[in-house]
Formats: sequence, C-alpha cells, structure tokens
Amino acid sequence: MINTNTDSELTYLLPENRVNVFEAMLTQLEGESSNLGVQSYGISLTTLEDVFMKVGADHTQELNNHQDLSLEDDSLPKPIYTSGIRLIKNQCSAMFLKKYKAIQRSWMLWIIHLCLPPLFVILIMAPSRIIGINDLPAMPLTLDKYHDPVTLVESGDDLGGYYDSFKKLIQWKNHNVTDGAIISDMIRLTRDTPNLVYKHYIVGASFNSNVIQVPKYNVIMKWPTINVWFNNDPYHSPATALSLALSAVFRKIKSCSDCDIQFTNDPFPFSDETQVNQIVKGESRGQQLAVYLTCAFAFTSCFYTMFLIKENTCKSRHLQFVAGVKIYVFWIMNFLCDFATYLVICLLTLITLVSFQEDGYKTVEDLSRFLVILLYFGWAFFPMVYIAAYFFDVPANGFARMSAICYCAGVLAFDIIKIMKMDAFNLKRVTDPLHYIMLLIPHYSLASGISESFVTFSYQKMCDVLFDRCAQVGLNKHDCLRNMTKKIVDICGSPGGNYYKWDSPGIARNILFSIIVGFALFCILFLIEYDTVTRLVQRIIFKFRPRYPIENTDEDSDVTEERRRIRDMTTAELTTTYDLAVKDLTKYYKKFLAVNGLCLGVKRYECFGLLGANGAGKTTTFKMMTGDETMTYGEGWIKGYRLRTEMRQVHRVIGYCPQFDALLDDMTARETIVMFSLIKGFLPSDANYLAERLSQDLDFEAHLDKQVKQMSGGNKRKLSTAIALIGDPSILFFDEPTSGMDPATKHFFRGAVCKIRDKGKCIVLTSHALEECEALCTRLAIMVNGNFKCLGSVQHLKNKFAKGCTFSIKIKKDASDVSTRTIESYIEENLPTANLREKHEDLLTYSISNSDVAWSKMFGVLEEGRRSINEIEDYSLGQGSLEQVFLSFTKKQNS
Ligand SMILES: Nc1ncnc2c1ncn2[C@@H]1O[C@H](COP(=O)(O)OP(=O)(O)OP(=O)(O)O)[C@@H](O)[C@H]1O
Repeated sequence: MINTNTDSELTYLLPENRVNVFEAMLTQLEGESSNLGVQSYGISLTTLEDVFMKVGADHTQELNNHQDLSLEDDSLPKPIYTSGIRLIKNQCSAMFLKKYKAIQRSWMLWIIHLCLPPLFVILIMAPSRIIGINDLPAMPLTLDKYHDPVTLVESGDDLGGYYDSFKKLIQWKNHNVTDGAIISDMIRLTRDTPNLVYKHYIVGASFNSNVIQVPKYNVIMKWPTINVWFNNDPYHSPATALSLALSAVFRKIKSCSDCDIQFTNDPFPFSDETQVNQIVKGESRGQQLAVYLTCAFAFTSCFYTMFLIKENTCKSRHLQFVAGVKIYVFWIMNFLCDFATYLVICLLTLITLVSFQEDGYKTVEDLSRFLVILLYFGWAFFPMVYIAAYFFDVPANGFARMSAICYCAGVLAFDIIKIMKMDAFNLKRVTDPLHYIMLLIPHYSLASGISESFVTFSYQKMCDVLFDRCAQVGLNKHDCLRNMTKKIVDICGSPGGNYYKWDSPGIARNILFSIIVGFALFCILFLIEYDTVTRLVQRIIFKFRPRYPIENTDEDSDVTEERRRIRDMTTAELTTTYDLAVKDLTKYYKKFLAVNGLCLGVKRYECFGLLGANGAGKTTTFKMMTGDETMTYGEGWIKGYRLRTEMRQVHRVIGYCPQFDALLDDMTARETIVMFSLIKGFLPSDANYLAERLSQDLDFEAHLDKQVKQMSGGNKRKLSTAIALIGDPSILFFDEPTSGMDPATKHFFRGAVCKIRDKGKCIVLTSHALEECEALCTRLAIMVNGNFKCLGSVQHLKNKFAKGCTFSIKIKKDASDVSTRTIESYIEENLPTANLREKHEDLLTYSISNSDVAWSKMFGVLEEGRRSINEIEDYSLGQGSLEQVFLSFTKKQNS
C-alpha cells in the first residue's frame, strides 16, 4: 500500500504477513531498478509511535472522528474581507476585542490606574489648602492653646497687689500657677526636667518695686514693677505673657474679679507685592497641584507601556502582524482605546477637583482649560510610551523605570527650573532656553501648563481685587496703577485673562510644542514599525562594516548543488519556480554568525524540514523568513514577494507557529482564535465557528474557554498551531510545533500537515522529533552552526549517510543455549559482515555497516533461517535511522 508519494519519493507500507515474498520482490526491484528509474531504496522499521497509535492510545476512536473533520475540509469558512474598508473594520474589531479583554481580565489593576490621579488630588488638597496664599488667620493670645501650662509667679516687694491679681487671673482662667523664685527655680527645673519646662512653662511674672527719682519734684519714690517672663520656644509666648500682665493690672485697677482684656494677633492681609512673589515662587495651591498631578500622571501614563511590553516580549504583536493586521490599524486602535481610558481618568480628575471647589479649578472655564492641558499632554505622551515599550523586556520593570524617568523629566525638572528662575540666582539667560527645550518633554509641559494657567488665573484675580479697591476711592485703572510697583504695573497693566497667550504665563507654547512632539513621535513610531529606521541603520552599518557569509569548505555535494542552482537562477525564475526561495541568507548578531549563506528553494506540495541541534540557527532562519529579524546579507522571496521590502504582502500568504507560544495570557483560546480570524478577514460568526472546528480538530475543545494562562503547555502549542492554520495560508512555518503535544495529537497533527501539504501548500518546519520529520518532510536539511550540512529527502540522506542496516532475531522462549549458538553460527556463516551488537535472553541484535549487501540477500538469509531453524520466532530488518545521520552531523555543533 502506498503510504506517501512525493515528486521524488514513494513510500510503501509492507504487510508483515507477506514477509516470505520480500526477497523475491526486492530481487526483482534491484534487477529492474535502472529500467524503473529507481536511484536507491531503503527499508525502515515500524516506529514505537506507530505501535502506540495502533494498540495503546485511548484516543484512537476520537482520532478516527478527527480524520472526518480534517483541516483540509473545504467546508471550512474562508476569509470574506481580503481588502478594503470592511477588512479594516474587521481588524479594528479584533484590536478592540484584545484591549477590551485585557481590561476586563485585570480590572483591579485598571481601577487602581483610573483612580490614581483623582486620589492624588484628594490627598494633596487638604494640606495644600493650609499652605496656600490665604491671609493668615487671627489668633487670640491666651494660655488655652498650650497643654497644661504652669505659670510661675514670684512675689517680691509687691506694692499694688498686682501679684495677687495676676495669680487670681490665672486661676480664674483654670490654669496652674506656682509660687517660687523665678530665676533659681527655672535654672533648677531646666537642669532636672528640661522637657517639662519647654512644654509646660510658657509664661511667668515677678512683682517687685523699683526706686525711681522723679526729677520734676526732686523726690525718690518706690514704684511697683512687673517683670514678665516667657518661654522662648512658642512663637506667641512674649505677647501672651504681656497680655496676661496687662489684664492683671486692669483687673486690679478696676477692682473687678471677672474682668479680662482679650488680646488678638490679627496680621494684615498680604500686600499685593507679596502675593505676586508668592505666586511666582509657586507657593500656591494651584502650583502645588501642578507638581502633584504631574507626579500622578507620570505613573498613569507609564502604566500604558505594560501591556505593550507584554505583547512585544511574548511576540504576540509580531504574530498579529504576521496574521496581517495593518500597522496603522494596530496603532490607531491602540491609541484610541488607550485614549478612551485616559479620558475617563481626566473626567474623574475633573470631578474630584470640582468637588473641592478650589479657586482656579471650579468654573466651567477653569475646568475646560484644565481639560485642554490634559488632552495635549495625552496626545504627546502616548506615542512616547509606545516607543519606550521597545526598550524593555519585563512589563513591571518598564513601568518602574519609565515612571522614574517621567518623574525626573517632569516634576523634578520643573521644580529645578522654577528654583533657577528666582531673581536671586540671576540665571534667566539659561532658564529661558532651557524651559523651551524642556517643553518638548510631555510631563514637563504638563507641569508647566497647569502652573502657568494657575499663575494667569491668580494674576487676574489679584488685579480685579486691586482695581475694585481703587474704584471704591474713585480711581480709574490708570490712576490706580500709578502708585504701584513696576511688577504690579507689568502684570495688571496689560490686558489680562488670556490663558492661551504665547509668553509666560500662557499655555500657547505648551500646546504647540506638545502637538508637534506628538506628531513627531507618531512619525518615529511608524518609521520604526515600517522598518524604515532599521533598514537605514543596517544599510549604514553594512556600508561601514560589511558582513558577508563565510565560504563553507566541508559542505555536502547536495548543498553545493542546491546553492549553485539557486545562484544561477534569475529572480524571475526563482519566484516562478519556488514558493519560497532564499539566496545566501545570512544573519549576524553583532559579530556572531548565526546563519551562514543559506540557499534553498521550496516548491508547492513540499514539506521542508530544518533539523539541527540547539543553537544551530533554525529559529533565526524562521525569524528572517517571517520578518521578526532582518537579514544581514542575502535575499529571499515568498510567493514572489521580496522578504526585504514586501514583508506586509508576505504576511498575507503565510501562517506561522513560532517556537514559543506568542499568546496573550488573559485571553481565552476562543477569543484568541476569533481575534486572529477577524484580523484575517473572517466574519465574526465564521470566526466563532472556526474556533470550534480548529479546537475539535486539534483536540483542545475542552479548553476552548480557558484563559491561555490556565492552559497546559501542550494545549497552548495546539492553540498556536490552530492560529497558524487560520485562513488557509499558502506557506506554513512551524517552529517545533508538536513539542509538548501528547502522542495522539502529534499523530493527528502530522496527518493534518500531510493533508495540507497534499493540497499544494508549502510547509517549512523545524522539529527535534526525528520521526516527525521522517513522517512529514519531503526534503530536509541538517543545520550545524548556521550552515546546511546535508540536504535531500529522508531516504536519500539515509542511503547517503546512514550506511548499513540493523536486524533483530527473536528467539522462542523455551529455546536452549545450544539453539542460540546455532542461530549465531548461521548468521556468521551467511552474513559474515554482520556484527552482534546486543544479546538478550530472547533477542539478538546485529548491525551491518557494509552497504553493499543487497536488501534481497539479507531478507533471503533471514527468511531461510526462520524456515530452517525452529527456534527463530520472528525477525525484523531495517535501514540505519535518521537519528544516526543527525548525530553524525550535529556532534560538530558548537556548544
Ligand atoms: N537576539 C539574539 N542575539 C544574539 N544571539 C542570538 C539571538 N538570537 C539567537 N542568537 C544566537 O544565534 C544562534 C542560533 O539561535 P537559534 O535560536 O536560531 O537556534 P535554534 O537552532 O533555533 O535552536 P533551538 O533548537 O534551541 O531552538 C544561537 O547561538 C543563539 O544563541
């Protein structure tokens, strides 16, 4: 029965029960080989996997069902939208689905993200209200505001009874009063209990008489004297001590035991000049809000990098591009979805601000101005964080570092420049250009915008108050300003209230700079995405430090022949003959040569296998073919599209299953397939049906609604394979597709790949499972240190490199040692080149390294042995394995 049939090779399954006719059949084949055009042939034994599939697998029945649902079934839906606006709409839906699911699945994180700026507003509003430029409040001068105050009084020569009045006053006010000698007591107390003194001994008084001379009457008289004492620490203690003494005198003179004088410290309002200075120095709530909000938005903005870094490092983004998502659709949708969530943050921040009814942040005009600042900031920072995502591999790391950078470039730089702007430093010549340069940084522009806008607001408010005061005394604006300082004339003299003016304080510069920066960064982003920058940089690097492939001297003749054939063909010939062609494909990672001048052409109906030890360069070759890496040297074409310049078109015709599952953890398997199907242009209903069909066919139906992070490694692999199969691509790249799959699914997968290949597709795969390559590949190459070491069909390589064969003889259970020796002698006599490799109780294994012994002869000897020696129960005979070929080459691979 014919097992496989390719252009150059036929594989038959031979029934074991007809082993007696093998000798005659093979003799005839060997005799007729030149007439039949048979170059060589070989015999392989059934693999253990085949045995497993036949006798052991629980899935046998299921697999039979699978065969009916084969992937090459033409009833599978096809992409409807292959171009135009409908395809773009479809891809937009896919991008929206991805973002929506990401938010839905990590909602806790998103709530924290959304609430961060409003939370900052709440946390800073209360303290900043106190520190602001409000006039200082009035403060009564009493002992009440001190904790358990003790008043020390000393009665000396008290002439007027003031001592008594003072003591009673303190007691009347319910405070402690102690008699003593003030100086000695204070020295003693300060030495013994200094903390007690500082905390509780606020004021004191001593009452004495002084002898004074009254010059007018020329008499000397005694005069009552009150000395008040105060603790140096509290700010208002001198005035409080004095006020108590005066009250005591008042009470004494008035002979009133429940009288008191209330003293209050009520400062004058800040002068206009002071207010201006405070605004300029940033000692205002609005200014502090600018700093803190920039701090909050530094964290908020950098949060957006996390998803992108994740998408980047798991290679899901690359896979989406391979699936055909348009770059502008990807980024515009990304921006729109992110901006929508950012608008929610802005809205929540505005609502929080309104609830505080803070001057400058309460009217519709104030808030719309604030919203404008946030909007231009959003426009500039999004492309900045998108570009920054390229530089990080770990999301949390990227977030932390970016937040620190944005904090330094925004808040810290804003504070430093504000300090440098102070008149005392005289650095205006430096700070002005520095300010302009820093406006290019979105976070600095945000801090400066909020601050400038508040300064304008404060100036306007201050000038309005000033002009009102002048109007009350009949002065017009002009006369009002005549007596004011230059600074105030400068501020209030020009028409005020224009927030959007160019000069400081105005936010026109901030808006313009941010809009330009946003455009510039988006351009850079698209230049990076369209590989323009990479190609330019590589061209420049190549010009100064060209890197060519290195001539390989110990190359096999088949590899040399393939190279010659590819090099001799014109581009037109290559693209018409082969679906995939590469000429001198070379990749250097800095100085390390990972892939060295590969030449290869793969046609329709071919499954080409890339074998090699770890680090041989297989994945790098795949990456260059799928656009994940650029080639250092060489050329390549897929379906006529040039790899260097037409990767977008290439992506439309290929399916790619990468080595590591490029899947987004939070999405379910169904959502993932639906997303990729939508990208490829399927109707949403078809996408859902496809998810179910592919999951049935690849046997992960039960896991279809599990999130990827909850799936096992093997099922993730199946999902990656399913993604590669979506949309019936002409060329399929499978990088170790079956690693981690169970044997039953592996078997099914191989069946599916064979069917896909037989439909006229071209398949390229790498695998470490040699039996898989043997089963699937029509041709294969073994790679060592970036070079092809051999190339050809499995049989061709076995015939060429795995010379000889092995055979095993199974001995009956009750056979004696004598019988075993008889069998050994028989083999020695008839197949003298055979070496006994292993000898077990009931099994003898021989190997023949001499390939000159014909298969028919070997079968003849073994069949004759079975007939003549009763103790031989069975035998098997087969060619050297692909593993032998593989090992003979790969032992040269550099570790
Ligand atoms: N981004 C990179 N930078 C530097 N060297 C790299 C990079 N990627 C791969 N290499 C190196 O290139 C060589 C080929 O790597 P590649 O991943 O292509 O091997 P492979 O044949 O696919 O191996 P495996 O079977 O283990 O997947 C290795 O030595 C690897 O260390």
